[in-house]
Amino acid sequence: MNQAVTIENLELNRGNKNYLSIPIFTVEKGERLQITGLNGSGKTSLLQILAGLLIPDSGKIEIFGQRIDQLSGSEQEKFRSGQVGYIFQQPTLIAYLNPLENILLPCRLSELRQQRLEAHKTTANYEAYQLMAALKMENPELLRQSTGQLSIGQQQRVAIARALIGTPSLILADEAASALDPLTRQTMYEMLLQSAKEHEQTLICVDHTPYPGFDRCLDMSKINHSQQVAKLW
Ligand SMILES: Nc1ncnc2c1ncn2[C@@H]1O[C@H](COP(=O)(O)OP(=O)(O)OP(=O)(O)O)[C@@H](O)[C@H]1O
Repeated sequence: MNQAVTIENLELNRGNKNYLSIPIFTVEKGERLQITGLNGSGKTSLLQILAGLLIPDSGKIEIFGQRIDQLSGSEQEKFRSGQVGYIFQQPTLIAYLNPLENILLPCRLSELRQQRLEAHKTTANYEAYQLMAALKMENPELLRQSTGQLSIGQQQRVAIARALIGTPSLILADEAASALDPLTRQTMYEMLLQSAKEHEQTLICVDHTPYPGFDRCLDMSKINHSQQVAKLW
């Protein structure tokens, strides 16, 4: 089984409008895929469906051989916290936890992430500082101050480390660089691409501006049939 993601006959409607219609969409294990596309073309909706954060009206969604559309709410949460690192467009950190506690949170929630840290002979604390150093925020004081005192770009770097800690098998990044300066954007992409290559993680990144080095770059209109129909009009 070489497929990380298989979607068949997926439909997402809101009211009487169809927003996603995906007959078939596959991503291979370890593939690094970039998705571009117009505003409103369904990129965020697709990533949220893959993470189990949004339930479509119909369709088969298989991730690493598991039908996530057939899991209960708690099973989906367990799957997500163990297997999926999700980077939102906005930092979405927990304000009452400091930056370090935010980064460590997925390891507290998922045994699988803890086991991977043990397998890599490291600890959650050590990996948190390593990730932040790679994201050029190595000053330990920054990680212990109040989260609200960080700039939005600094908070986003914390959110990126939170998604990557414990080496999730699937990384989903939704316009993750939109709050980052150009140099940090480059640092983030090089880090994601390198991590995916080294650990055979599957990486799906949405961005309006393509970044070099991905295995495949797809426009959303190639994935979402309702976009092809929309284009005809
Ligand atoms: N909560 C919601 N209720 C109703 N419609 C929604 C909701 N969220 C998104 N939509 C609609 O679904 C469609 C797809 O939105 P989505 O956010 O997935 O697009 P996108 O390609 O990520 O857009 P962008 O590039 O602007 O981020 C849009 O037409 C949007 O208006």
